[in-house]
Amino acid sequence: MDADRDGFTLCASTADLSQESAARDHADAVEFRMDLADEPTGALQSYDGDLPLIVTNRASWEGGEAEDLGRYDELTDAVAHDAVVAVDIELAALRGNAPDGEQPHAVALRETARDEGVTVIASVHDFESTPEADVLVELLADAAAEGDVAKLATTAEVKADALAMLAATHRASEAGHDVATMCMGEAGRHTRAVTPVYGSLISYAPIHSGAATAPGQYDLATLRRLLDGLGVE
Ligand SMILES: O=C1C[C@@](O)(C(=O)O)C[C@@H](O)[C@@H]1O
Repeated sequence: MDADRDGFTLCASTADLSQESAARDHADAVEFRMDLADEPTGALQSYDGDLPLIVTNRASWEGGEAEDLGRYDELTDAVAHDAVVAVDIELAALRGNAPDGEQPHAVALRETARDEGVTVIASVHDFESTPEADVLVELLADAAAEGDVAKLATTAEVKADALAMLAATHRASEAGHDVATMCMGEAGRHTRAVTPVYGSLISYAPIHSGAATAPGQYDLATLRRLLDGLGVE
């Protein structure tokens, strides 16, 4: 995957891998939201699309729909798939701040991913607010210490929240961390196009509007157009 300093990745986020061909024109990769899919393991086994995959199996305690530790088994199988280039693991699980019993699974998954040459995205989500920039920078440093890419998605209620995210993205990126940042919600929508200007390496968009995997997402074609307009490649 291009989630390194050499390039930016626009990721089509979907629960339906059969949609991959519809993403090819605009996306560099597909995020497979396994927690939102009906038969994630079967879908992955029969995947023969062109775009590389980021696999995410978001826990219910982090805003997703995966209810139990079985998500780690699914992810462990997934990282062995040739098309899978990155796996998303919640920072709280890696750090032992998640519900009981998560941490050993998260750490073992990270080890398996690294053995497979798969990039580890350590992710943090805040569905209520955006802390001040200093806190965001700390969160990004924590996530960067646990994963190869530090991902941070917070909820912007006012424009100042978006500004804090832009500043934090710039600072963390200048400090040498590989980051993926965005604000959820209307007030932060533009950050999805603008944080890459400040060093964010991954943006996420649904293939069609109406299939959003987070609040405030642009559809894929729109986000690509905005990024192109800003010269993000
Ligand atoms: O963590 C992220 C980012 C995201 O929450 C967003 O805001 O675009 C969308 C999720 O599918 C993805 O796993």
